[in-house]
Amino acid sequence: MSAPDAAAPGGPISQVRGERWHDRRVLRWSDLAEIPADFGPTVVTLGNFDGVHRGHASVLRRMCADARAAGCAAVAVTFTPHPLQVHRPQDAPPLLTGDEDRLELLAATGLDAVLLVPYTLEFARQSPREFVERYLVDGLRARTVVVGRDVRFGWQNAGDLSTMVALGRDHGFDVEVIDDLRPSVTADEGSAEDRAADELRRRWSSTWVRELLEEGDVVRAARVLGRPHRLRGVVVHGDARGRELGFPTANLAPVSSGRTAGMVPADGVYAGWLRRTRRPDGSPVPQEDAEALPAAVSIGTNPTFDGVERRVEAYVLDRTDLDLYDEEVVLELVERLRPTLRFDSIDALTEQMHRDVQDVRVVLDREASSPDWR
Ligand SMILES: Cc1cc2nc3c(=O)[nH]c(=O)nc-3n(C[C@H](O)[C@H](O)[C@H](O)COP(=O)(O)O)c2cc1C
Ligand SMILES: Nc1ncnc2c1ncn2[C@@H]1O[C@H](COP(=O)(O)OP(=O)(O)O)[C@@H](O)[C@H]1O
Repeated sequence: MSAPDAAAPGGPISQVRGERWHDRRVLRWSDLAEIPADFGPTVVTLGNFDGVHRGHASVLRRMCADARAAGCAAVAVTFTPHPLQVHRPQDAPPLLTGDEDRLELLAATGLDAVLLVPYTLEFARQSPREFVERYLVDGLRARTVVVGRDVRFGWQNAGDLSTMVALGRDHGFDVEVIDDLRPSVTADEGSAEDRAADELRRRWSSTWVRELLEEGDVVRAARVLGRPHRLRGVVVHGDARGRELGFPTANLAPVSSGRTAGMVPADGVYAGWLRRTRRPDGSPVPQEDAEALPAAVSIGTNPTFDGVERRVEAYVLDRTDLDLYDEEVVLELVERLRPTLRFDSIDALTEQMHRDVQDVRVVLDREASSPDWR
């Protein structure tokens, strides 16, 4: 089948163009059956988009502009869980972002719709031709498919760029190849990080962000992500010690519980922001609109108290009135201040926590006025 000649994409899309992204209706589907019959034609791209870093975002923004110029809707096809978690869980990387943040960040690039496909072995068993015909041609009525040079798709990754081009010829869609995006700056422009990366000719990548987070380098991670790294989780009860110390801390549920998403960076104390993600009626607050509360974030096992479980906890500065239990919050990590230490006394720990709070103020004052990652 070839792409139909429909002049404009479906109704909601054309009504919402040009508005702020979270006022727009970005359509979310998890099944082909949810795509309206009159939707399309489309410009489509595929990928995991873990972290939606600067490389992803610039491809997606460019694709949205092309789609608009061509009178098409811009759609990303992505997968959950990560395909490696299905095929080789032992090799699966820690994900930078959970599905909710991934969808929110994808939407922010200006896309009209995201198809989040549940990734199962059954889905994976489709041949490259079956996948393209079902999803891109029949499902999304693709006019253009945007891919990286190293694209792989279909059972056992049998499809590559040449397969996609051949399928495009059969079905009447174009294939647009995007070369790796990397920092590209001249000697007197861009940040030191851009210049260093440019010298290495390193491409923007999720792997690069993971390496930086493993070292606790959230400052450089933010430069690759184009925003501070986030964790999103539900607040659970800890050992009820924080209040006694004078620093109540909201503890995120352990990542292993499935109630916290995002890669946990190296142990240490960080300056960051805590955002509440739901209104009292339970409706979601777009992260752009959620008030950012300044926070001192501790990641570690609390060795001063011989703890064994690794915890992520946040003390919101100057507040004692909060009740965050069972609430979902987002933590944005701005800068690592120091490693986690074992103190000989509780007084020594709390004295250090007071100093941490002062350091947090300095870092966040600076970040609020001129974020380093822009
Ligand atoms: C700013 C800050 C810095 C912290 N630094 C350390 C540290 O260096 N060593 C440590 O053992 N615990 C550290 N903690 C964690 C405290 O031990 C923990 O918040 C306290 O035991 C309360 O735990 P609870 O929330 O389970 O009651 C820190 C906590 C905060 C908020
Ligand atoms: N400034 C604050 N920062 C973080 N949490 C706070 C703050 N003020 C009150 N709270 C509430 O207190 C709880 C933490 O108290 P804490 O004594 O540390 O107990 P727990 O050991 O259960 O974490 C948080 O989960 C939150 O509901």
